[in-house]
Amino acid sequence: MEGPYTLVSFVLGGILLLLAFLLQQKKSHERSSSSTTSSIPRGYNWTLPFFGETFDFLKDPHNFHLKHIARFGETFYASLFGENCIVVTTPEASKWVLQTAQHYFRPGYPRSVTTIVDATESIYQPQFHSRMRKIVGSTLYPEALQNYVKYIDAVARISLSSWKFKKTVNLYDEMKRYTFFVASKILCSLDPGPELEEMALNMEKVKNGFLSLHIDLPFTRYHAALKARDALYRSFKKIIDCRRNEGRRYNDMLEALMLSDEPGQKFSDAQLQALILSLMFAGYETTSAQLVWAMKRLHDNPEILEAVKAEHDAIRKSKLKEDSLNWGDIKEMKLTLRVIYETMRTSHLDVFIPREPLQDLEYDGSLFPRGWKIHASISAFHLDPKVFPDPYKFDPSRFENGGPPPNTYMPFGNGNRKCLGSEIAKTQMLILIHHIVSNYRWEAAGPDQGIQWWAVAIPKGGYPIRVQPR
Ligand code: HEM
Repeated sequence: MEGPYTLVSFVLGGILLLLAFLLQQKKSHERSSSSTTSSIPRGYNWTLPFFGETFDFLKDPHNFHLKHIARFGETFYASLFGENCIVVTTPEASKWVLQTAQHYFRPGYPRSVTTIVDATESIYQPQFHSRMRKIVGSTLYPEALQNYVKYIDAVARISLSSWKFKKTVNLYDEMKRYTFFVASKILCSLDPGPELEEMALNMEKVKNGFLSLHIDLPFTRYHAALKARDALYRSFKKIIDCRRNEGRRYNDMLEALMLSDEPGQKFSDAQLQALILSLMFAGYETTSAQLVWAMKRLHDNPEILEAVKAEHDAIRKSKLKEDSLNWGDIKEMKLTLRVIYETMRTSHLDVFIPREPLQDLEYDGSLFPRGWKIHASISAFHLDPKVFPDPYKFDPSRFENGGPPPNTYMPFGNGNRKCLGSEIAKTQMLILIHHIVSNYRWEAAGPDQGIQWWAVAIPKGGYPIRVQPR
């Protein structure tokens, strides 16, 4: 007799808990809005407990934004990743959040990201952040980049060399290997090999955990990400310890971070590990996804592809096959750079940039309560016809003559946290595109199946292509 009663009490208890949660969710919404003349932007008041609208969002974030804009306006409320979020979708509001009022915000990455990276509490502190920016920026400014061109050229050649023997490749997988190898070299002077392959696998698991719900159970992506993070941190610790003991010079980003130790301001090992992971991730996933989109856009726009090929053929004309590219060649790739800019506008990649207000803030009649998440959805205005006419048309000429008006195009963010790797990302993309268009023809190996959204947006299935030497 005990079984059914236990079940009934369990179900009833669950329903009561659910009602209490929903009531509390609605109340917290009302409470925050009543204390000031501005109010919480409109959105659905009643959503699933904990999960909120996360599943709907992850299915298609761009469409999620479009539907909410149509129903609630350009600034709206959404319950995502177990948190209360306000989404802003215009260039003006995004600029206000990311730049004008930047000192009233801290990064607002979902809890899954902050708990996986760990040590984020310390790396969020303004003092720590500006030191990190100064040091990392000093290794990535354009003059410093010139030294990396030869290396990136070599990695691009190695990465593409196996294509001669393959009929089909999965472009996303190939691009991830390429960008991971480049990031690992620039950060920690690591060369391709079994250890790096293992790290790449763990990085993939970490990435998969980033946009998951933070439920630490053996079968969840979040749990797998934590384990992979631990393995990566063990590898980083080995590298750090080794460097402390051997006293050799490396001239890379990790060295700059370790040598910058000022008295009383030394980065702890935990902070260094968190920084390496964040920097590796920042430079790897984003760039590889953009490269996949660039190759798809070129394939789908044959006239532009022909013009791009001509640009690269002209560069190769004065070179032997084995000659590496140099900085002067990179500067000649003007059309290809516009293709990259237009790819970044249309690729939906940065679905949102997250922030958290440090105090209650008001913007244009909207209340941004302290501790909530504010998402600046840059892909929403990159694809808004009011900002970019005929927004779904792939048209690199938008970037001629100075390009779009200021603060309407922000693929690398804006304000005091703007991407530090924008120049190296563009250089990596230009070099890889150079070697592909100079040496290969390609076509999609299957029908276009739309977009796959997980951490970043890519063509579904990772864009498998059939390749042929040119
Ligand atoms: C196409 C490729 C890339 C895109 C679209 C991209 C985009 C972005 C965006 C939107 C931000 C701002 C995040 C925020 O405001 O919270 C950012 C920050 C950052 N990115 Fe990139 N990124 C790319 C490649 C890279 C590369 C190759 C690196 C190299 C290490 C890098 C390093 C960083 C760093 C260090 C930050 C943090 C800056 C800070 O917190 O002050 N990124 N990136």
